[in-house]
Amino acid sequence: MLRKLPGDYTRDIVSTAPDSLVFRPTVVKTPAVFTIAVISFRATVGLFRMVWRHPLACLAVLAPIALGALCGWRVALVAVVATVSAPAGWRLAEPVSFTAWIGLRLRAWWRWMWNYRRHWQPVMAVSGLAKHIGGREYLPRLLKVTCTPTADVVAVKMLSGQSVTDWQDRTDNLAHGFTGYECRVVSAKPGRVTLVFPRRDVLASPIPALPITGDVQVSAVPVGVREDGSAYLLKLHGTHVLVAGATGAGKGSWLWSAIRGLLPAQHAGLVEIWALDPKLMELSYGRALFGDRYAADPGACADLLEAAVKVMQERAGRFAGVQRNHTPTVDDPFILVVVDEVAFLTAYQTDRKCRERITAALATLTTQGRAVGVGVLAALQDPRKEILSIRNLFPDKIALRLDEPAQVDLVLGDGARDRGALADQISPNPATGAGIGYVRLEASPEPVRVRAAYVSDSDIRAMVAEYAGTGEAR
Ligand SMILES: Nc1ncnc2c1ncn2[C@@H]1O[C@H](COP(=O)(O)OP(=O)(O)OP(=O)(O)O)[C@@H](O)[C@H]1O
Repeated sequence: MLRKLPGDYTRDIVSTAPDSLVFRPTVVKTPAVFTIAVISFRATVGLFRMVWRHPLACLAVLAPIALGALCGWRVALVAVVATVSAPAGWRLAEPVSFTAWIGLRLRAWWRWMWNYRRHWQPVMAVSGLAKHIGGREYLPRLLKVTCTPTADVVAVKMLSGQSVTDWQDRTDNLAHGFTGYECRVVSAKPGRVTLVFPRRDVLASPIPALPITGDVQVSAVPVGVREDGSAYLLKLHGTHVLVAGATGAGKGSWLWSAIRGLLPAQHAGLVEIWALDPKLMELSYGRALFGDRYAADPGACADLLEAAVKVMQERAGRFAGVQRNHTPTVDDPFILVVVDEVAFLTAYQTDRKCRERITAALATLTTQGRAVGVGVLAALQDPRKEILSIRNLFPDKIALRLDEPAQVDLVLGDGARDRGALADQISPNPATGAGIGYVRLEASPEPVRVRAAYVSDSDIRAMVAEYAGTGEAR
């Protein structure tokens, strides 16, 4: 029995308006030849598109069939065995290059077909990213899937009129829909977005302190690892960095990794590290590295900050009209003022005069210091404005584990959490979460997930043994 077509039902509908107006919809029958022509055209275009997009996969299927038909099945079998064993041998002998050239491409093709293409329409429809207008469904276009060793990267053409925020609001739906544990939305070109689905978390286990290579690095130093497994270099010269995180979030590892990376440059006389340690816990362990540029009690901290302001102003006077940017030299080294728990000095300080001196000095350094080679790297537990009123004077910010979702945007700026900086979801277990943070740089609003290397007490002792005293004023 023939299945009823949509028109068969429509023809039988009789609509009656309240005022007894009766009408029957007209059903125009499309000749079968048109329907067949349209279907054949679509199939041909689809075939060409598949060959165009996946030439290797198509070749892998068609070549043995063609060979079998032309030269017999034995030849085809030998060719298939040879073709399969060559990559298998490559995989065994050179797994890294095999993964880079073949493995990741094959995986991307498989993920495109099996995960994203298959689930695209239902996920778009259910998450509300597809639109129904005039009975037609409009879907965002799945452009390309690429795989990195740790994540799937999906390029999408949005529907006209959609914004990146529409996608950022649905990261949860997308992650669950495509069976990922997280989805991050990155704005690409106009009209396009990139969805990043991490497959495994390379940051899940602690990273030991990075080796001190002896290379003199001032502007940016390696402090940890990004989630794609590459090294992360933190820019320190020419900026100020605020590291915010709840207690036990691993702020110390960021401070110590930065200090560790700068030690060769301090040894060469191109950097001075000034340390303010009001909690008397974190930096005191390696205080010999800082010589007399270390302060713990609030009065001494205020003096040290004002001394930094003095150096800054003296340089500003000298540089005025001569140079607009600072280049570290032995005479004018880059000065990094490291402050552990800045709130102790700005908010919890009971001596009002001292508090005002410190706030004024920090504000002066963070507004005028970077052009003359004075930077501030500060750690903070509570990111509220009343705790650190000059929070926005730090161009670069790092959010480690935070207690509440709202705190993420307080630290990283509006919209950072929607862009995927889920700092409130970082594990409170030190082994899996301490030191992990989202970095948002002045120059790029996309948060980058990084884990700082863990500089243990014995690492600090070794640093002191090798470098203490080498950065003293000459
Ligand atoms: N990068 C890291 N990798 C692995 N574990 C870490 C890392 N950083 C810190 N930890 C672990 O987490 C613990 C807490 O770290 P840390 O004291 O640096 O946190 P914090 O944010 O400075 O806390 P607080 O503000 O209370 O001083 C450390 O004792 C260590 O065991």
